[in-house]
Amino acid sequence: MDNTNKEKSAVLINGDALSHDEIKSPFLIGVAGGTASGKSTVCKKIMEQLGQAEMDHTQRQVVSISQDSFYRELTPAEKIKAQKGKFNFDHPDAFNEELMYETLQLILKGHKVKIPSYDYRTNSLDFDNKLVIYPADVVLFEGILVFYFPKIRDLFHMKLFVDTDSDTRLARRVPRDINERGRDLDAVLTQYMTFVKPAFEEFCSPTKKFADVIIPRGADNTVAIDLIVQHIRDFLNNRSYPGSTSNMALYMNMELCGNSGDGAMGADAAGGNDIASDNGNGTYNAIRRFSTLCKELTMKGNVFFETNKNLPHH
Ligand SMILES: Nc1ncnc2c1ncn2[C@@H]1O[C@H](COP(=O)(O)OP(=O)(O)O)[C@@H](O)[C@H]1O
Ligand SMILES: O=c1ccn([C@@H]2O[C@H](COP(=O)(O)O)[C@@H](O)[C@H]2O)c(=O)[nH]1
Repeated sequence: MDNTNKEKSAVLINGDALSHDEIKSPFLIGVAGGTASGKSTVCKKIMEQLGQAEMDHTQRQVVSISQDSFYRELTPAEKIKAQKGKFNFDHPDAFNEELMYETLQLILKGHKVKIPSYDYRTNSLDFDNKLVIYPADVVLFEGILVFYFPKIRDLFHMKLFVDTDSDTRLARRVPRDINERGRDLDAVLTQYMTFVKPAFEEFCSPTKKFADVIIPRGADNTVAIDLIVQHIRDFLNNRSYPGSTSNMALYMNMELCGNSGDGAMGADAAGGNDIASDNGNGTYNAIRRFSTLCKELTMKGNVFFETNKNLPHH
């Protein structure tokens, strides 16, 4: 690499270098919800519908990360408890908040990061199977408590809450934990009653109020998923235009405001015209159509919108 290129490059934590032109600051979407509500299935469907799932990891525009990679390492005494189903994995203290925050910040700065996968059978992080997260345009970060920590919550440009009723969640968790996570029925039910259910009520459920979009029925709600997919697709197309705002936050806020019933129909407001002049009438019209669609879907109970308090209002 010659000196000119060196000046234009950023060194990543693993020593790789990227030119500034390649550095992407992604749009960060948080996906919260109770255990087995369908968070990972929703993310998987989004990835599939966007044609990202079958793509090589280095080429993906959209990536999905699980909060499980940020469980903190247990002490030997805690490990013994965990093996007996007596460790509370649903309490905020079970997570490494600092590492989660620092990693998301690196991702937001366009860095490539390596995170461990999580092994539910041994209740521990698997450093031998690290996941490489390459810079992307959109990053989905899913987990039970992704909206719990204020510092982390504030990093999201958009917050989704997967809202599936607790009977359905329990009915899904039991077979999943037995078949995929190596547990027996007694242990699953004891852990659920002792820790999972009370912690959901105390720590997870109250974070629903921070969501911008609530998805009732999780992955069954194909209408809501199509809507989010279309939105990400529009963002990705919009971002690839030369001279575009590259700002999904502004784009989203305008549309969500359009649904808040405050009369601030985004496409007609000042912000809408800014975007229209940046991107041409195609995008402008798409936003208008999308706003109308969102209103109709909200009325049908497929999605619930909250005004995004995190974003600047016009
Ligand atoms: N809509 C659905 N219908 C049937 N099973 C589902 C549905 N959504 C998820 N599941 C199943 O329920 C379990 C939990 O789903 P998952 O997406 O892993 O939830 P979470 O990530 O919220 O814990 C998995 O076994 C998954 O295959
Ligand atoms: O070692 C562990 C770590 C976590 N859990 C449980 O997992 C869920 C969170 O994952 P979801 O995919 O959102 O269900 C949480 O409720 C923990 O209780 C575990 O059982 N063992």
